[in-house]
Amino acid sequence: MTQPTIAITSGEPAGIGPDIVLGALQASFDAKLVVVGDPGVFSERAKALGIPAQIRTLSSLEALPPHQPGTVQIWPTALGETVQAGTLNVANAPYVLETLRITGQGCLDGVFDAVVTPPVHKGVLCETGEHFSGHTEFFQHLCNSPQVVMMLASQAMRVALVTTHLPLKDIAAAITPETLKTVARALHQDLKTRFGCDQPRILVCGLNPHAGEDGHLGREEIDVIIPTLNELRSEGLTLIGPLPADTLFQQKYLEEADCVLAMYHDQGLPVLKYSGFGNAVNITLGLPIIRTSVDHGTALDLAGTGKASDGSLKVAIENAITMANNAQKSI
Ligand SMILES: NC(=O)c1ccc[n+]([C@@H]2O[C@H](COP(=O)([O-])OP(=O)(O)OC[C@H]3O[C@@H](n4cnc5c(N)ncnc54)[C@H](O)[C@@H]3O)[C@@H](O)[C@H]2O)c1
Ligand SMILES: N[C@H](C(=O)O)[C@H](O)COP(=O)(O)O
Repeated sequence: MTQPTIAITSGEPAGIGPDIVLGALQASFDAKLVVVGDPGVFSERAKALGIPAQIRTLSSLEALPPHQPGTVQIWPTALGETVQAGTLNVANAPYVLETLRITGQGCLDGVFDAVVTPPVHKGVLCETGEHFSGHTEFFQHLCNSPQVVMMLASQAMRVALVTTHLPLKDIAAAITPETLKTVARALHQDLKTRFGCDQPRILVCGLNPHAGEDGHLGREEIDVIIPTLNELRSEGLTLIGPLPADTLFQQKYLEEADCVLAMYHDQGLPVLKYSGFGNAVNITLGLPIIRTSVDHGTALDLAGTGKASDGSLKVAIENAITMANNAQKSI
């Protein structure tokens, strides 16, 4: 089997993206790794952090050597303005978006086998006038994918979301039978093909407190969720629930399931992050490409201090390598 080529974006350059890339690439990985970003950002940050990185600017993506610990191979992309660690600068937002376009398109074109994304700052990207709610939606648009699913995985659990980055006030209306069906089918399919679950068992959260308390605390379970889950069961999906989300995250339920399906971002992710912050991976399902990411944000307060953990990035790179190898085996 040939080693996969994994692209790693630079993330928000004023955040901890460069720090964790430099830290993580001190480790060994069984892959060819290409960082897409500005070489100057990485050499400056390596100097500030005292990391002995060998920065190598690439002029071609052909005949890449396997990753060597401590070496950072960079496919250069020009920054807007000089970076000050910890201070956002909208002039560098187009650079961040460009690294996503290059890597996403590179995966679609077969130049890269997967893309791993350190964190970006959604707010500063939106200041360019382009609405950016997340990598998940960015890659969905780039790949023209009808439905994507955000899934985070730690040692303890996998949590997928029906809705991604939506204001809370819009969530109930977004949970339609159609959305629930396409998300559940995409999750079922990817749990089988990408994660080796022969008959995936999915634990489904209700939307309302106590899963609606028989309609007294909200009707979405009765009107939408229960009938849709029954329809999906008749297609052969194994779905448990809807269960009240406050008590679903306990061992007796989790150990019988391959994944939790939460209705919205802050219903599922706080539990996962509480149990495994810094060591979990964010995986976008439903794309024609492989994309993984970290479980944390830009942590502007830690950029350039040496205090940021690179644990989640290492897990994200390992997962991307495993998924790329599995994809190669299935051809
Ligand atoms: N994958 C991504 O691109 C991604 C993921 C989450 C959040 N974000 C974005 O990041 C920005 C900042 O978000 P936030 O402040 O809510 O969350 P954050 O994760 O940046 O910070 C939350 C807290 O966790 C700490 N922290 C974060 N990462 C850490 C690490 N690797 N090691 C040690 N401590 C760490 C920070 O110091 C802070 O105290 C927002 O724009 C958000 O949208 C991006
Ligand atoms: N929802 C993610 C989290 O909380 O970790 C984060 O916002 C990143 O999302 P994207 O992968 O879509 O950027």
